[in-house]
Amino acid sequence: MSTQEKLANNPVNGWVVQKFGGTSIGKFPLKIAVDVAKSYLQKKRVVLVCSARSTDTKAEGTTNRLIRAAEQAMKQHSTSYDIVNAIEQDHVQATHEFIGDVSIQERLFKEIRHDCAELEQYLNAIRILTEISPRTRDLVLGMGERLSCRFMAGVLQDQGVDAEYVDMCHILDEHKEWKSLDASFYSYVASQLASKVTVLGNKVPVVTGFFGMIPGSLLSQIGRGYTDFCAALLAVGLAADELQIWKEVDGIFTADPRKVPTARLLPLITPEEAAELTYYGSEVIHPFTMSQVISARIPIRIKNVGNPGAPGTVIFPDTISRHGSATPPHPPKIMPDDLEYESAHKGPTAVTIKDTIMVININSNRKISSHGFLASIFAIFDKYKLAVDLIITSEVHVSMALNQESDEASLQDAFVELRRLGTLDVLHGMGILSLVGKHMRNAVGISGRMFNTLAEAKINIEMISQGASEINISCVIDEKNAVKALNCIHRELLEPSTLPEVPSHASLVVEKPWLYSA
Ligand SMILES: Nc1ncnc2c1ncn2[C@@H]1O[C@H](COP(=O)(O)OP(=O)(O)O)[C@@H](O)[C@H]1O
Ligand SMILES: N[C@@H](CC(=O)OP(=O)(O)O)C(=O)O
Repeated sequence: MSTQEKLANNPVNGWVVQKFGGTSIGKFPLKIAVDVAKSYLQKKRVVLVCSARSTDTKAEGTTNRLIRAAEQAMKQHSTSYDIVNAIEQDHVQATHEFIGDVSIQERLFKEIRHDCAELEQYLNAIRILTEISPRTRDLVLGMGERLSCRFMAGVLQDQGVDAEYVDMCHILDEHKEWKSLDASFYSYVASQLASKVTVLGNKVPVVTGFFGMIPGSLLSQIGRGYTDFCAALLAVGLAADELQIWKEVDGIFTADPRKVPTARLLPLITPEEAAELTYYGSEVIHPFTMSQVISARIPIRIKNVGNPGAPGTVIFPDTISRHGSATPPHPPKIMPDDLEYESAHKGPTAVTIKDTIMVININSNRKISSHGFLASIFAIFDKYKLAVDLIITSEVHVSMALNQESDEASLQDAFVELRRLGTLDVLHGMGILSLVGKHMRNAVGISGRMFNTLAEAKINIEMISQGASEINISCVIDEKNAVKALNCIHRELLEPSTLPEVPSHASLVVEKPWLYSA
């Protein structure tokens, strides 16, 4: 098929940036190419941002394998070569399985071999030096996104799309000194990402979610969600109509649909609600990533690769302030009047659970003042880089909830120092149950109903906290009660029968160009 016959981007259309996670690329590459990208190409300019391939789970994915390979190389284990071979075989196998055109296959086999040979060189360097710099770690890590994007570009070309692989691993001038990763840095990255895409004309870019050796290393600075972050910055750089995060569920629900069968899809939630849900167990999108896009007034849509025709969930500030004043917590009026969303119900929006939590109770031995007691505790947690999810304090007693999978050595060292301040009581196997909703700010009685419901279900509560944001009520319960608690709270506070008649979001949210759906 000649280039002119292939499906390409039409410059008159607005951009939509589509991000695909590793498991989606591993399981549904043809759905991505045919049901998503080709479908959106009818009305939008499409750019795909891809993570490294995973098979069934992220844990078995290419990125985890690359992290393990680097660690093995450090220990001079030969298994790092086995890992590279497994990665190479995975991508060769996927090429055989999902690409029919022999010439595309042959080209891809060469590219995969080339990348894996380069990867082995990086691992050899680590093995010889028995050390790994942040830059070398990034070079190793970025190989995963390079391989997956080469593969996805091949699948699209095989499906008649004029797709182009775009390696973003070197968009940053590695010799340019950046004092801090501030707004100017991210604005620079957004413009660099956008220019590498726009230079391709009408081709459909397939962009690596790994975007280079940022100061201090991408993994350390941004963490494992760097592909979401790359897609967000690219959407800003292109002034896209929409950023789409493609998953394997229909969007954001009133609860985890795999744990609560009656969970309902939320057509629209605010960034604050999405942030609380992400912090407290419903992995949506990292708040820092989200803020880049929302501040550029670009809506984010969570969509399902398995059900691309469904509208998904839009994350966008709804109109909170009546007069567009910027006084917190009322951000300026952003949505056009006809999209003003008035909620008739003052109920919560969703319920979520964060598991593998431990509770640390510290009773002061009163050897120091109460302010010194708190300051000492926070200093110890800071020293050992232990993040706290919830905290309840009185003058002589502090309870903290944190991830029990925190670094064990750091935890034990911290405990030694904490015991100098008082007696320690540690509870494992807990979970943080959170009720989230912007309308809870003014609703009376929600927390009472929440805790009565748990009491009636005979679920004991270890800690209670009302988020400073006022849109989150959290409590700590035994993890074994998590699903039971989710379902009884959902039944009591989130099912249509428990709420006054609410106009459907869909009728309130008028489809505008920027709320495009397939
Ligand atoms: N409130 C919620 N709405 C939707 N999904 C949720 C929610 N809470 C937890 N989840 C879970 O989050 C996961 C998100 O979908 P998934 O496709 O796995 O994300 P990703 O592709 O980004 O890893 C699903 O497994 C889903 O069960
Ligand atoms: N590939 C990286 C980055 C990433 O964002 O992955 P995903 O989009 O599949 O969560 C990882 O596995 O961490």
